[in-house]
Amino acid sequence: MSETSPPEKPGFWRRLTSGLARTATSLTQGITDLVTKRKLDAETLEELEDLLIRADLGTATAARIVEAVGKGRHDKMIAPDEVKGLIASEVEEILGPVAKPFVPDAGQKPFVVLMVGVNGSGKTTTIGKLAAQWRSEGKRLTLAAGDTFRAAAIEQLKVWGARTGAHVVAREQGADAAGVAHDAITEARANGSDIVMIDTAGRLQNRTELMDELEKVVRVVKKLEPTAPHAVLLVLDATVGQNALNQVEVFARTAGVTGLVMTKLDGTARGGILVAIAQKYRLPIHLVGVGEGAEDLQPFSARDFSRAIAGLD
Ligand SMILES: Nc1nc2c(ncn2[C@@H]2O[C@H](COP(=O)(O)OP(=O)(O)OP(=O)(O)O)[C@@H](O)[C@H]2O)c(=O)[nH]1
Repeated sequence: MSETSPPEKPGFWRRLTSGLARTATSLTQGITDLVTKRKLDAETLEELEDLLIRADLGTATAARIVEAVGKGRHDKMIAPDEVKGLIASEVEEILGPVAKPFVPDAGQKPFVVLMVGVNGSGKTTTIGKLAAQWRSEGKRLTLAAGDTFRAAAIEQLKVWGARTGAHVVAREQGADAAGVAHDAITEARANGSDIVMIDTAGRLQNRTELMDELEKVVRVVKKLEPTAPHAVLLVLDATVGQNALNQVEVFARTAGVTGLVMTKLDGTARGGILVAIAQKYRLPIHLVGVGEGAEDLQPFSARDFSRAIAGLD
């Protein structure tokens, strides 16, 4: 994919298209095989619908695309590129209303961001990437190592702090996460931080415990600053496919999620799940991760994503 992109395209577009290449290829190859030699009869449309569902786009989105493709073309031939164009435009219509840049409100000082998501979804890495981007804009940051369940998560956050020049508040493994969040906000006020990002543990195995811990963090944060947390970002790993829908359900209910970040779109053929989530939950989608480097976390663009997933350049 990336090698066919025109050289004048910006770097993030290349990263997005190459990141989404696996999703796009599995979808568009199937489409080409399907429509090249066959008319758009009911059977072909049904197979197209199956392909779209298998690409994790969701049944509602698949039905919508099939309707757009079939409209006025029954028993006619259609070029694969035309199908791709229709997929891109239907997907863009779903994603357009939920694509929202993540811009901390400078009027809130510090602007408090709570990061939630299951283990390994990429929370800590996303905090690090955001820290790198905001530090390069000259913002002052405090990071709270609230994933006290795993020593490695605390260490990882310290590494990002050292790398980016963000202040890190951490305690030992097993410490009270709400206590870490409390200290972080207090220290952020003292050191004049613009933004506080609070990492959290994401043990979905025990939902009650997770809920209690998150609620306690929020309660303690609110005691210090009633308007906080100003944002609750749910970090989702695209490679888990349909399971991501379940995660949105649980975290939206327990943590008052205000927006989504989807990571690891580069390592999966299941990037379509983002469309299913947008279709079902209509939560703002702020950022997408297409690699492990700081520059691989990109603001979510409905148009770029829709074209990339449909294999258009
Ligand atoms: N390929 C790829 N890897 C990513 C991306 N985002 C995060 N990762 C990797 O995913 C792994 C897990 O990320 P973490 O940030 O440790 O996940 P976490 O949610 O903090 O996990 P816990 O600390 O266990 O709660 C790491 O190896 C990251 O480098 C992405 O967009 N693309």
